[in-house]
Amino acid sequence: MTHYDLVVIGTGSGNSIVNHRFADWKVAIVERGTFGGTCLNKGCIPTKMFVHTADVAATPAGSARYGVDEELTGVRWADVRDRIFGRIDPISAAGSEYRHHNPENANVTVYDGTGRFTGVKELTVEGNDGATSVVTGDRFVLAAGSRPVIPPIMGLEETGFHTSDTIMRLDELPRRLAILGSGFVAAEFAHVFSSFGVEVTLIARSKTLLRGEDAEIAEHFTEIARGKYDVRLQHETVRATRRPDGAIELMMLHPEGKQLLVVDELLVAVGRTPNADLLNPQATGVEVDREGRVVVDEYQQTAVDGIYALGDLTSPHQLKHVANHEARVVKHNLIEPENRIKSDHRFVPHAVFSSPQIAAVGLTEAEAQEQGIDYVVSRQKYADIAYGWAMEDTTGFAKLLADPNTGQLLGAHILGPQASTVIQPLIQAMSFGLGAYEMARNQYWIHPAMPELIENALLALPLTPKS
Ligand SMILES: Cc1cc2nc3c(=O)[nH]c(=O)nc-3n(C[C@H](O)[C@H](O)[C@H](O)COP(=O)(O)OP(=O)(O)OC[C@H]3O[C@@H](n4cnc5c(N)ncnc54)[C@H](O)[C@@H]3O)c2cc1C
Ligand SMILES: NC(=O)c1ccc[n+]([C@@H]2O[C@H](COP(=O)([O-])OP(=O)(O)OC[C@H]3O[C@@H](n4cnc5c(N)ncnc54)[C@H](O)[C@@H]3O)[C@@H](O)[C@H]2O)c1
Repeated sequence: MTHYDLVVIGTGSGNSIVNHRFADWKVAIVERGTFGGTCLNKGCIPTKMFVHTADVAATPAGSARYGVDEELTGVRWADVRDRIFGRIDPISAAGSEYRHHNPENANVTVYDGTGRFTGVKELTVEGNDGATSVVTGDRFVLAAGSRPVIPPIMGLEETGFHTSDTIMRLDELPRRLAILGSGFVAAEFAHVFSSFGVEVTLIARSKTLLRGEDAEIAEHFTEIARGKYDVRLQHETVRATRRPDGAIELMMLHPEGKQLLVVDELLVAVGRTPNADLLNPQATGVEVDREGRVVVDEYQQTAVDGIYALGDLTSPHQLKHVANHEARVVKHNLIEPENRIKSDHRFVPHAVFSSPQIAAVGLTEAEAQEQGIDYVVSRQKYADIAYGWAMEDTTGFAKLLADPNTGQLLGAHILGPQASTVIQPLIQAMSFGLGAYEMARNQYWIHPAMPELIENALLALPLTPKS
C-alpha cells in the first residue's frame, strides 16, 4: 500500500490539475483508458474535426444558389479518419509519456488501471496488466467522466452496434447508417455522415430532435434535418437483429404501427451515464444522487473532507468547458484550502455542432414560463442582416429573452451559421451583468459582420434604459 498527498482518478480535465504548483506533493494519477479522456480522444476534438470536414463536403450541395456550380466527387474516409486521429493519437501518447517518464513528473506515479474505493480514502487499482495495487491518499480528485448509455433493446448486444467511442474509427463508410437518439451526438453525427454521402436514418422517441433546446429552435432544427436525411420521430426501437447478409434489421414501434429498417451500421447515441458506479464511491463515504452523479458542494467537494469531484462524473452539464472550469476550482481549493473558491454555474452555454449549428445560454422560453419569470422576447433572422444576405441564409435566427424589470438577459438561443461563435458576447453580457439595452447601443458593432444578428435582436427587445 502506498500513501500519496493527492490521488487523481481520470486524465480528462483531472489531468490538467497537476502542475508545477504540486511539485512538492506526492501524487498518483489513475487512468483506465486512453490518456487525455473523452474530449481529446472520443469527444469534442475529433467530432469537430469531422464536423468541419463535413461542412466542407456539404459545400457543393449549397453553392448553386450563389451562381457557383461545384460537385463533390468523393470523400476519402480512410484519409479523413487517419488525418484526424493521426493528429490526436500522438497528442494523447505524448501526454501519457510526459506523465509516466518526464523528469518534471518525478513526484507523480501513474497507475494504468481501474480504480475502485475499498475503504475510506483507500483505492484499489486493478492494473491493465493484471497487477493489483492499493493506494491511499490525504486528498482525492474524482474525475472519472461518463460513458455511453446502452438502452435495453432486445438483440442489441448480439447484433453489435457503435457508440461515439467507436464510430469515428470505422474501417469504411457504410452505405446506410441508423442513429438511435436525438441529442447532441445524434445531431452532430447525422450531419457528418449524411454530408459524406451515407444514407442516414435518425430514430427519435420524441416529437422533435434536440428537445432540450428552446422549443422554437428544436422545431426549426427538426424541420431542416428532415430535408437532409430520414428522421423518424416518435419511433421506439424494440428489437435489433443481424441478418444473414450482414445487414442490421431494426424493429420500431410507431403510433401508426410497426416498422422495419435495414441498415449496415447502427450508432447508439441515447445519452451518457456517470462512471461513479465504477469507483464504488460509497466505500469512502462519497454520496451519489439518483442520476448516478457524485454529489459535490459549491467548492466541488464531496461529503468527505479532501475528496473533490468534477466534470461528467458529477455535473448535469456534460460539457468540456464545465469540466475545465471545475478543474480550475478544484486546483485552487487543493492549493489554498484556507481560501477556497466556488464554481460558477450561473450561465453555462452549449453548442450543437450540426448543420445548422445551435448555441444557447440561459433560460428557454418554456423554463421562464414554468418558473413564473416575467420576460420579453425578440427574434432576429439571419436573412434580415447584411451578412445573412451574403450567405443567402433562409433558416437561421436568434431568439433573446430579457427581464423587463432589470434589463438583464435571461436567455439566448441561436440557430444558424457560426452560432457557437456569434453567441459569445451574450454569454459575456449575462456573466458580467451588462444590460441588454445598453449592450445594444453603447458600443460599435462591426458592419456588416454576423454579430449584427445580435445587435438587431437586442435592439428589438422592448426595454428601457437602466443606467
Ligand atoms: C461525441 C462527443 C462529443 C462531444 N463534444 C463536445 C463539445 O463539442 N463540446 C463540449 O463542451 N463537450 C463535448 N463533449 C463532452 C465532453 O467530452 C465531456 O464533457 C468531457 O470530456 C468530460 O470531461 P471529464 O474530465 O469529466 O471526463 P473524461 O474526459 O471522460 O475523463 C474521465 C477519464 O476517467 C477514466 N476513468 C473512468 N473511470 C475510471 C476508474 N474507475 N479508474 C481510472 N480511470 C477511470 C476514463 O478512462 C477517462 O479517461 C462531447 C462528448 C462526446 C461523447
Ligand atoms: N457539442 C457538444 O457540446 C456535445 C456534443 C456531443 C455530446 N455532448 C455531451 O454528451 C452528452 C451525451 O450526448 P448524447 O447525444 O448521447 O445525449 P443527449 O442527452 O444529448 O441526448 C440523448 C437523447 O436520446 C434520447 N433517447 C434516450 N433513450 C432513447 C431510446 N431508447 N431511443 C431513442 N432515443 C432515446 C433522449 O430522449 C435524448 O433526447 C450530451 O448531453 C452533451 O452534454 C456535447
